[in-house]
Amino acid sequence: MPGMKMPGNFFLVGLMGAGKTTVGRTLARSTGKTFLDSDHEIEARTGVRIPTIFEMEGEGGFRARECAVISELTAMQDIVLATGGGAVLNPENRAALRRGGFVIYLRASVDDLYQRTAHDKNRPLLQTANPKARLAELFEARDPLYREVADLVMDTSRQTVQHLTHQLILQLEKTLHAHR
Ligand SMILES: Nc1ncnc2c1ncn2[C@@H]1O[C@H](COP(=O)(O)OP(=O)(O)OP(=O)(O)O)[C@@H](O)[C@H]1O
Ligand SMILES: O=C(O)C1=C[C@@H](O)[C@@H](O)[C@H](O)C1
Ligand SMILES: [Mg+2]
Repeated sequence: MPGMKMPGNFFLVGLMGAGKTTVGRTLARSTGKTFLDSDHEIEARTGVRIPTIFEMEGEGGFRARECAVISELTAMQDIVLATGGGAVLNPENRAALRRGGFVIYLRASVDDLYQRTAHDKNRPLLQTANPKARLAELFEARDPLYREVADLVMDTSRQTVQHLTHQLILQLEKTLHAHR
């Protein structure tokens, strides 16, 4: 549905591999909004990849940078923002997300998350002996937090990115229309 106009910001939350970056890009293209990604923004500002930030500053250092970026980006207008998988851990980030736009939780099974992240070395939290078990732990701990901030929950398992984007736009139209 190219060229269709919807008001406001859309923020995508969910675990690593949920498809926030991929779906966020296509959603932005379809709605004419600017696409931003908090992980990419942090990498652009520091000039290094995320694993290097974790190595040099620890997870705490990364989270502080993430909080500053989320605070800034959620105050922008007419954007689609893909957030880092752990952004919802910080209550300040959760408040900023709820305040600044319509929040979409992309949900996927642990099996799908594992398959989608298995060949990527750019996620420091999954560089363990058993990344699938780690994903299961993260799912357990974070699913309630994603739900807490979400205006809409989208199940992404066994769905192509194109189909998901289309479904998302239909859902958004319906929800935004109902709130008018
Ligand atoms: N619905 C889908 N079906 C199949 N593959 C998908 C789907 N969504 C995303 N993928 C693939 O999964 C991988 C991870 O997707 P993506 O990088 O968008 O996740 P993310 O939510 O942004 O993760 P992170 O929190 O680590 O940034 C990519 O290779 C992407 O092409
Ligand atoms: O789930 C997480 O905690 C993370 C997800 C990624 O998007 C990155 O923000 C980083 O690798 C941490
Ligand atoms: Mg991403």
